[in-house]
Amino acid sequence: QTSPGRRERAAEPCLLLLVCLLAAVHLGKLLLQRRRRRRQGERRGPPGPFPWPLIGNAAQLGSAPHLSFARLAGTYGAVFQLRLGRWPVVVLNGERAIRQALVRQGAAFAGRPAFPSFQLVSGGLSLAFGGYSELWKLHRRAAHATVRAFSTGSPATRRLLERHLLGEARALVALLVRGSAGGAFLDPSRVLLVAVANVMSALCFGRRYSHGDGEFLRLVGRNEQFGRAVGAGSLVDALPWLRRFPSPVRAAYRAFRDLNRDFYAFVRRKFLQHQRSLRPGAAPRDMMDAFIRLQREQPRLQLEHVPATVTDIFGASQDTLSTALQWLLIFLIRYPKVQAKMQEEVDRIVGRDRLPCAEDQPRLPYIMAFLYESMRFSSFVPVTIPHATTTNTFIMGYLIPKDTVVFINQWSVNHDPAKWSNPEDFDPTRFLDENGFINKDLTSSVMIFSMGKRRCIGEELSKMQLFLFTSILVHQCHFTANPNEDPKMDFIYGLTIKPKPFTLNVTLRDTMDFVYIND
Ligand code: HEM
Repeated sequence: QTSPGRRERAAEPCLLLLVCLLAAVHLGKLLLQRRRRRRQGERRGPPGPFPWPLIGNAAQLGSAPHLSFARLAGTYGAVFQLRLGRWPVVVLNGERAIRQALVRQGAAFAGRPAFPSFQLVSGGLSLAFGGYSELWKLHRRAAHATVRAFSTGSPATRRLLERHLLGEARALVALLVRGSAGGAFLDPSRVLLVAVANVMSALCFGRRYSHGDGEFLRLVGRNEQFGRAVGAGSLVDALPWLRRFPSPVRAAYRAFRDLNRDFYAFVRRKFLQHQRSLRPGAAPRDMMDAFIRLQREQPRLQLEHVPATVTDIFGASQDTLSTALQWLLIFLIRYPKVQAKMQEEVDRIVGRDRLPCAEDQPRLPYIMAFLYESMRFSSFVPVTIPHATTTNTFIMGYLIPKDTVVFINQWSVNHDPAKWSNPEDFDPTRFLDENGFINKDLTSSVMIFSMGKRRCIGEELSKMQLFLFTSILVHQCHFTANPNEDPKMDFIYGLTIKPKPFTLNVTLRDTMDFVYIND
């Protein structure tokens, strides 16, 4: 038996040890916290303007967010942060920061924000607006393979694209020339939109629509509203509480919701028709058939992924391609000497007995230089679809937490004076070397299709279409500006920058009748 005094004396060293242990753990925790704080101090978040309560920096973006971003980059550097409502946003400017994020840390920057509006696109299964995951990667690979197969994939599918495009170019020239009869000036925006929507409709569903089809026009003519709702300066997701009151934000949100519902329903009807009529073993008639086949081989993709993907492809192509064509016409009429040089090149290489075709592309460097300069100068998709970080990460020494919204300012790359001499001059020859060949290093520096894991899957298809439309149009027509219009180039903004509405006069270059164009 031990006395209580002896027991207490025996417990003393144990108690001391426990106290020391607790003190050491506490000290360790403090040191760790201090080290973490110090590390976060060194790797703090990027600088940026003061965010106001409730709205953050929403009021500072204005109607041309890419220009506001470029201005703010002048003060805070290529990487800076903002707050839009409750969303923390990091803006990346210039090729170095953008490449570091989208290419070197591709997976970390490949997410999309959990914006409520993104859920409304393509029945909630959108590839373009969906988050980054293993299933998403499979979805993207399948969609990309389908698009490639129907654009530059094989000589047979390329011919199919050319045939559809030729039919549309022919109708387009006829409408432009008819609208210009008697020296009249016409607004080309609607006919351009129907022309590109028809090429994509033929590729996606195997049919085209007449330029007078009211239902088709109502469907495709609303795409601008789409861009306005998901563009970088949109308040629809930044300040969702504004949707509770009658306001322009509420109207934009409702228009966006309705247009997505109608667009998806249109494509879904086509999907059901295709599903019923697709014969086993027969060659796919169009992208819808090809994707139905792919889905059957790939059970991890749901059946609803088929109409969702075709909705994405059909939707993503219209506003972008028709805006591109508007810019190409603007540059042709604003720079008549450039137009004359393009006509001289196409006449010399292709001749007047046939139309230009895809195979002529490598031998028409001035026309290609014109296309790249038009994309660079207009930067008509100035900011990509918003990205989001999928993990805590760093960029140029700054800490970017998971789920931060990321805006990519493509315009800043295309107008960087360190990269381009006189970036505010329109000069196609900047893309030609001393022998008149295309400088591929420079053309790949133009950023309009983004880069990395979210790079546009329609890039090749778009470049092919823009080349064919442009070369056929300058081969067949002469374009002149309306002298009564202000020649200043002015813009309206959404996801794409459009030129201010303009009118032009179009005449056929040959005295030959228009039936000259034949396939
Ligand atoms: C000149 C025409 C076009 C331009 C300038 C363009 C540009 C872009 C840009 C900037 C993005 C966003 C990339 C990002 O978030 O980082 C994008 C995404 C996308 N584009 Fe295009 N696009 C064009 C035409 C097309 C066409 C014709 C298609 C259809 C085949 C298409 C399908 C898509 C899809 C599906 C995405 C989503 C990609 C993803 O989230 O992974 N685009 N495009």
